[in-house]
Amino acid sequence: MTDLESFAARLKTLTEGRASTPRVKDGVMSLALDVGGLSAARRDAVADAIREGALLVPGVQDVRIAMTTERKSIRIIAVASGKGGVGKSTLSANLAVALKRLGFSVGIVDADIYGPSQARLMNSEDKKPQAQDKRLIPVDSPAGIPMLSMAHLVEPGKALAWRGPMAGNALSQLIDADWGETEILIVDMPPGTGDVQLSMVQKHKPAGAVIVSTPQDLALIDARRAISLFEQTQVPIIGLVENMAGYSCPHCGEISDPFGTGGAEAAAAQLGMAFLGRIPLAIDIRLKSDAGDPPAAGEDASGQAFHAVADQVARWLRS
Ligand SMILES: Nc1ncnc2c1ncn2[C@@H]1O[C@H](COP(=O)(O)OP(=O)(O)OP(=O)(O)O)[C@@H](O)[C@H]1O
Repeated sequence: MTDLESFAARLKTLTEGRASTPRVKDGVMSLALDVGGLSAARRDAVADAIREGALLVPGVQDVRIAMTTERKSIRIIAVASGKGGVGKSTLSANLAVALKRLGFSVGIVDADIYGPSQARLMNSEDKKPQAQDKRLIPVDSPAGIPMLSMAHLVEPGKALAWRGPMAGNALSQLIDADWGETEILIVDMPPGTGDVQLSMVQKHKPAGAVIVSTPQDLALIDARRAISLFEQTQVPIIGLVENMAGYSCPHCGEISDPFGTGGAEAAAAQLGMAFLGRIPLAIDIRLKSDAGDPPAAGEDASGQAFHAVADQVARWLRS
């Protein structure tokens, strides 16, 4: 191996495969470095290490590093439930906020064409997306998360009359928008397991799915249907989240379990999937969500349970 070849081999480890093969001409080494997703400090540290190593290669007097941000393909996480009203949209919004805090670049698509709620949850109801080269440009939200929902595109209630294929096309436009540097797209799925859900999963191939259920037996039976939709389409299930578990009385502090307890964890174990955590039924969660201020964005106790779920999802994403 020449000195240049051995430097090129070392470069792979040094940059985790982000550098092109180095070329040397007239004493100048040139290479391209993909810095997409790196912090400024990490980018500078990698570039310094490359320079230092390159100048040790005989004949190299100067180093030119062209920094690029190669677009990584976006990973979709579908958040789904077998039935409506179990808190799927609430979990999607807070999961996005919590993953962003963990350093991921996250976006949200509200795929609930018939009853979109993300614009309210993320306080972006007054935003209207622009289009460029026939692709939508996501709107920003106060939590710093780019997002798209039918609520940004149509008058409230208008989408209700759409038939399956029309709804499916509209959803594809949201998912195929210009998401820029976004790495993780949280897709808040419509409740249930109908045609729109199936064609979304087949067409956009989520990297994984998070299933939300309340602890009631009936909700869990429905959750199993959602799980089977993903299994049939070979989408890995990241795990199950139990929402609205254990109610803490704001007056006396006593914990009661209006929908039972432990059902989702037992169901996850039975189905051989990860249990991602339990979100309590808390007035604070509802009030903040309705006010467009996702609990996970603050430091209050109501956000903690969402952070615990996000930690597990982050571990799955990194594994
Ligand atoms: N853990 C919780 N504690 C208190 N209220 C909650 C909790 N989770 C959700 N809610 C409230 O329950 C209602 C339904 O939640 P959400 O809209 O997230 O459900 P969903 O499953 O997305 O419903 P759908 O998709 O059928 O519209 C909302 O008012 C929300 O604020």
